[in-house]
Amino acid sequence: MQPIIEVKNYTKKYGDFTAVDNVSFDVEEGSIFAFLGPNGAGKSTTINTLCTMMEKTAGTLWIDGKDVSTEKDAVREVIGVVFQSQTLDEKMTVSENLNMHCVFYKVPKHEVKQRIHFVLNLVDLLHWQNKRVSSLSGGMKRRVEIARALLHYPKVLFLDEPTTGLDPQTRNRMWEYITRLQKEKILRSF
Ligand SMILES: Nc1ncnc2c1ncn2[C@@H]1O[C@H](COP(=O)(O)OP(=O)(O)OP(=O)(O)O)[C@@H](O)[C@H]1O
Repeated sequence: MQPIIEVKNYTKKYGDFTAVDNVSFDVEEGSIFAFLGPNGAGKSTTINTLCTMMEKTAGTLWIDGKDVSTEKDAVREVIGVVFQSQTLDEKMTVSENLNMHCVFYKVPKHEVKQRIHFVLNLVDLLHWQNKRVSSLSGGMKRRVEIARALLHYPKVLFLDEPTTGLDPQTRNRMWEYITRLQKEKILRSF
C-alpha cells in the first residue's frame, strides 16, 4: 500500500542556513508518527512545508499521492493542522470558531451542525459549545483546536507540539484523545 506521507531528500534552507538537510521518510496510513528532536532540529519547518505553508528548497513531498509543492489545494483538503501556537478567536464562542472553519473549508451548510456536534463530542466538549473561548482552560482550548482540525474530515492530522504549556495530567489526557482518533478510526482514510 502507498504510504499516506512520502518525503524524499527534503532540504530546507533559510538563506545560507540549512535548517533541514536531505531528510527522507514514509508514514503508513492509520499510524501515529512522531518527530522527536531538540529545539531548532527542524520539526516545525518540516511540518510547515508538508502543510503547504512553506516552500521546500529541494526534494519531493507527497501526501495521499499529491505533490505538496504543485497540488497545494488538493493537499489542504486532506490535512488538518493544529499549530504550535494557539489560533482560536478568544472573543468568539467555541461553536462560532468551528463555524468559521466550516465556512473556510466549504463544508455543506446542511452538515455543519452535525459535524460540530460530532467533533465536540469526540473531545468531550459538547457542553461548552456556547462558551467564549477565553473562558476555557489551556487544555480545553487545545481540544477545541483538535476538534476544529477534524471538521472537514481530513485524512491526515498534523499536531505541532499539541501539549506545550499543559500540566502533566492534561498532557496525558490529550494523548488519550489523540490515540482515540486512531483507535476509533476517525480520520477519513482508515
Ligand atoms: N523563518 C526563519 N528564518 C530563519 N531561520 C529560521 C526560520 N524559521 C526557523 N529557522 C531556523 O531553522 C531551524 C529549525 O527551526 P524549527 O522551528 O523548524 O525547529 P524545531 O525543531 O521545530 O524547534 P522547536 O522545538 O524549538 O519548535 C532553527 O535553527 C531556527 O532558528
